[in-house]
Amino acid sequence: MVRTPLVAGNWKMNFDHLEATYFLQKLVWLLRDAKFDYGRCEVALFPAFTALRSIEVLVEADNLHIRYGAQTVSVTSQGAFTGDVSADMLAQLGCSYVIVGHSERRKYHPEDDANIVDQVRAVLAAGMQPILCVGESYEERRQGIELEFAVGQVKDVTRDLSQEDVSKLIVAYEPVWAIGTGMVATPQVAQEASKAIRSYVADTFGTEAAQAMRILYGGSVTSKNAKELIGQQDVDGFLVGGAALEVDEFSKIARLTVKTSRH
Ligand SMILES: O=C(CO)COP(=O)(O)O
Repeated sequence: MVRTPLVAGNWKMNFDHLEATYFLQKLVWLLRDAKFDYGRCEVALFPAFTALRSIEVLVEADNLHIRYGAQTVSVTSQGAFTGDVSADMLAQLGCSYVIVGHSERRKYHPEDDANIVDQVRAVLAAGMQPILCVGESYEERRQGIELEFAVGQVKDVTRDLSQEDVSKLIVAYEPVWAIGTGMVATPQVAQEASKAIRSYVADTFGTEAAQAMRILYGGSVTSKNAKELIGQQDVDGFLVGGAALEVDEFSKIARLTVKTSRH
């Protein structure tokens, strides 16, 4: 099964629409200079809601191969929900993906499993792909229950989904202790967790769904560690935070992902 790797830049609450536009232009120049083959690695950006329209305009005007998406979504489709943005609104802006259940959303907002399942459903119903974030904290790792925990999060969210839905899901394994700390997971740790997630999906939804599913690693990814991580069999790309704010660094990670991937 060929899985096209995905390098996704989660900008979190950084970059206004002007900074986002500038970044995108520079990224495209850098990748063009490097003769980047978008067929061998997808590149996606996740700006704040306020920058999505500017990104869409630029991508359409210049027919760019960069994909983009949002960092969260409302579980409802419309109505009196002040401050929320619906999945249809995001799809209208040309979003391909939506990040769902990021640990920062789980921590700072009341996003529990039930809410996350509804977000996944909303994203799928609007024709986009959810990137479901899972991963243990330092405490669970210390207790030695990290795999159980991360697989358990996948289990809780996919429980009521169909096989077809699950095959459209992208999972990002992002151990909380590795996010923004500089403490990247070793390639072995990333592989072990990704493999455990894929095995669970294979056992529950069948080999085809499991083989189609892209599993990204996130947590202190840089151009220094990307090469070894992508060399792991079950790691299909990255969800990059801090290093996605530096355009040279982010383009380097994308280039390394193409060169060293087995796909
Ligand atoms: O949370 C992350 C991506 O969603 C990872 O952030 P860092 O790359 O800054 O560790």
